[in-house]
Order: sequence, then C-alpha cells, then structure tokens
Amino acid sequence: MKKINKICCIGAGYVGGPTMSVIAQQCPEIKVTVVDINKERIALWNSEDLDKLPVYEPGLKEIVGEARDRNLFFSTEVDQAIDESEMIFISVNTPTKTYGKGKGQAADLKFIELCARDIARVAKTDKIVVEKSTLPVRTAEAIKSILENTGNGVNFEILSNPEFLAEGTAIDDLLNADRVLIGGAETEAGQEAKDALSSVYEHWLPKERILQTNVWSSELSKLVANAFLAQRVSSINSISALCEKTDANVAEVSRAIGFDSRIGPKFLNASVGFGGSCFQKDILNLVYISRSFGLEEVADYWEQVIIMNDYQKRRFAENIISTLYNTVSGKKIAFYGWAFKKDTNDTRESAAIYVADALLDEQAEIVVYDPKVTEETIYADLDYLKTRDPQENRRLLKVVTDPMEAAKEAHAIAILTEWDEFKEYDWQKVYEAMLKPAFVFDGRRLLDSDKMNELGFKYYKIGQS
Ligand SMILES: NC(=O)C1=CN([C@@H]2O[C@H](COP(=O)(O)OP(=O)(O)OC[C@H]3O[C@@H](n4cnc5c(N)ncnc54)[C@H](O)[C@@H]3O)[C@@H](O)[C@H]2O)C=CC1
Ligand SMILES: O=C(O)[C@H]1O[C@H](OP(=O)(O)OP(=O)(O)OC[C@H]2O[C@@H](n3ccc(=O)[nH]c3=O)[C@H](O)[C@@H]2O)[C@H](O)[C@@H](O)[C@@H]1O
Repeated sequence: MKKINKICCIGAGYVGGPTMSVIAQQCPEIKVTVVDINKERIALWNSEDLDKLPVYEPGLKEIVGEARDRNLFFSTEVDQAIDESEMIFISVNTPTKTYGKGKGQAADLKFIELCARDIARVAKTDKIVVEKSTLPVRTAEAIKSILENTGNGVNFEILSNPEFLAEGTAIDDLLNADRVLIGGAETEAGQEAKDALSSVYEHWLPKERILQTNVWSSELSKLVANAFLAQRVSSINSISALCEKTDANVAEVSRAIGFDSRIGPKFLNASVGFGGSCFQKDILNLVYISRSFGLEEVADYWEQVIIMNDYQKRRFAENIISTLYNTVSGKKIAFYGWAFKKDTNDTRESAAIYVADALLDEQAEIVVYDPKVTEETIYADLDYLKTRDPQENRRLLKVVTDPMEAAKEAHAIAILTEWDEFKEYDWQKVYEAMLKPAFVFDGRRLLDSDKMNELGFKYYKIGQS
C-alpha cells in the first residue's frame, strides 16, 4: 500500500486548521502543511500566543502547540506545498452562489476550481486529491476533468472525504469520530488511494469506523447527513410553536419522544433557529440539485426545513416586539450571545444576526455581549445583509465586553447563544440593573423558569407558554 509521507491541505479555515492539526498530532511521521491565500489567517495560525489562533475550539491550541513546527506547518506557499505532497486535501469554502445561475441555492465552486487548476499546473508527480470541502454530488467529475485536461500528464486519484465535525466540539469529534467516510473510484488505483487515506485515520481510529463507498455516495451522504440533522431541529422547532399555544412543554415532548430508541434523544433541542455556515447552504444545495434533476417534490420537501427555520427566527423577533407593547423603538435590548452556538467564535448564519436585523428595522437599540465574538465581526455580519447603511448599524447597535453593562437599564434581554457562563450569572443583580418590567426572552431554553419568575423577571422561554 502507498505510504503517505507528506500531506498538504489547501484552506486553513474552521475545517482545514483543526483537521490537519489532529492528523499531524496523531501521525508524527507525516509532514502536514496547511496553506491558504489569506496571509493574515496564516499569520494567526503561526502566532506565538496560542490564544490568537484564528479558530477557537476547546483543545485546539494544545494540539497546535504540540505539533506546530514539528510536523505541522502553516504557510502561504501554496505551489510549494502542492509540489512536495503525495496527498492534497481541498478544504476551501463552498458558499451559496450570490450571482448568476443557481443564485441563492447552488454551491459556488469557483474556489474549488481554482484549487484544481493550481494542482494541475504545479503537480509533477502522481497525487491523491481529497475533497474535504462539502460539495454537490458529482463534483469529483469536474475536478477530474480539470486535472486530466490541464495537468502535466501525471496521474490523479480523486477521493471524497467529507468532514462531519461540529464547531465547538471539533477536536473531540475528530479524535472520536463516529465514522470517517472515504469515497473513491471502484478501480485498483482507486482502492489503493482509499486504503492510503484510510491508513492515515487508522493511526487513531478503529478500522470498522472507516467506511468506504463510491465517490458519489460519499459526496451525497455529506449533504444528506446535514439535511437530516437540520430537519430534526426544524421539526422540534415547529413543535415549539405548538407547545407555546397549548401549554405543552417542548422539553418534555423532546424527552418523551427521544426515549424511543428509534427516534433517539439527540438534536431535539428547540431553539431560536439553527445557524452555522453549513446547514442552510447544504440543504439549499440539495434542493438545487434535486430541482435540476426535475425532482420538484424532493426539492420542496427539503426546502421546508429552511422555511421553518426562517419562521422560527422571525417568530422570536416578533414575540419580543409584541410583548414589549408592540414597539421597541428607542428601547434598549441586550443580546446575550452572537455566535451560532456555544464554544465557537463563528457567527456565520447565526440566528442572532437575523433577530437583530428585525429589531433594528423597528429602531430598537441593541447592546451585544458575546464572550468570544469581536465587535468587528458583529458589524461585518450586519453590514453584509445590506439592510441599512453601516453608520446606522453602528448608531443603533453597540458591542460591550461586560454582560452587566449590557443589562444596565435594558428593557429586555434576549439570549441568543447557549454559553455556559450565562447560567452562572447573578440574575438577581441583572434584574436590579434592568428597567422594570424586566423581560428576558430565552431563545436557548437556558435558564430555570421558576427561578427567573421568582426573581421578578417576565421570562419567556421558547417552546413553553
Ligand atoms: N465549518 C464547519 O464546521 C464545517 C465545514 N465543512 C465544509 O468544509 C469546507 C470549508 O469550510 P470552512 O473551513 O468552514 O471554511 P473557511 O471559510 O473557514 O475556510 C476556507 C479557507 O479557504 C481559503 N481559500 C479559498 N480559496 C483558496 C485557494 N484557491 N487557495 C488557498 N486557500 C483558499 C480561504 O482563504 C479560507 O481561509 C466547506 O465546504 C464547508 O462546507 C464541513 C464540515 C464542517
Ligand atoms: O457540515 C458542517 O458544517 C457541520 O454542520 C453541523 O455542525 P455545526 O453547524 O458546527 O454545529 P451543530 O452542533 O450541528 O449546530 C448547528 C446549529 O443547530 C443548532 N441546534 C443544534 C441541535 C439542536 O438540538 N438544536 C439546535 O438548535 C445549533 O445551536 C446551531 O445553531 C453538523 O453537526 C456537523 O456534523 C457538520 O460537519
């Protein structure tokens, strides 16, 4: 079997960085180089102060600290890394297209194509090219075509190896993956490439957890896994609305159905809506692909998961407005949390952005506190929506680094991220700091209803009347 000595990964983002750090830590004899065109990002990965790494993940800095400059390198020398590696992972972003055909639904593959062209131009020896990014089914075909038609006559084997880590638990998910999926051609060379990649993961994972399939099943399984997970969240969120009308409690419903081993307890937490860079993008992609094959009913079925999620975010914002006597104009509303989930500094598609946007439309004055998200990111998220001019966003929304300052003389607090520290606050003090009646809208079902009511809050928890 081909032994892998040098790996490179194009894309030093939320997936490329942590994934390659773990591979390097677990495979000390393999040289792993992570390259990116973004110089600032690479400089941050090389920061001496490990608290400055561009991705925050529990356990990541320890792993980078151990492997960096031993067999883990971060660099902007893309060509050099391609040239010297036997195996090249592509882990660049694949956002939803914002222009042209498929705008708003299809995946934008321009970054993937650029990588394929770079590899084709530089490679002088045979390479295994691994799709780590999430891609529409049959993308490997396009990559293969570019590599074979513009390459220097070298052999390329293309594998699909989608990543299933979740942010906030990336390191644990990588070290204890439920499964690793490797798709490849059903040929002798394809089998050899799949086995070579499998041998990398076998450094720390049992072989039974490494699944091999054909390329198309692997590409499609990634989209389907995310669609099923997001569908569970939308399903329970739809029920949360019904609970609020019927005096049922969504946590009790989740627990009751989750005890059924056929349903299972995970991913049944009602929330203000799912966020993150992938659920929406991957479902839209699935919808687009289904529609492009004329499968209208299939497309409509999955699109409903997104429609329900948009409804849940809107419903949360509307409840704040109607509860605050139908006007939030000039009212101070503190946001606890901006990240799309706890333990990450990632805010992409976070529900907080859309709830803020709806409240800013009503001239609310928002003060945000998030333990890991910077002011710069928060303004960038809002400006990206282009709903109002950037000065207006800065006039109406402020960012603070002290949760008590956010609460001071606020009409309401909205909990948008389930950070553990919010549970530890002295809520009596928070109550005293706020204007009365002091409203709390808990979009994460984080706090205890009885305690909050006893303290005097008007407390609203998603999925509970
Ligand atoms: N964020 C997540 O939790 C997960 C993401 N994925 C998938 O992994 C892929 C990457 O996602 P993230 O790491 O979150 O994206 P990201 O945006 O954090 O990182 C992508 C990086 O690729 C770089 N890049 C783009 N084009 C390049 C080129 N031609 N040459 C060199 N570098 C280039 C960008 O500068 C950026 O730093 C996406 O397809 C995503 O769907 C899969 C599982 C989990
Ligand atoms: O392809 C990806 O990017 C990744 O997408 C998700 O991971 P991630 O988005 O990082 O985080 P999740 O834990 O899945 O949470 C997604 C969103 O759903 C929300 N959620 C999750 C679970 C739940 O019960 N309720 C709920 O509202 C979270 O708060 C968050 O906003 C998947 O869980 C990963 O397997 C996948 O690799």
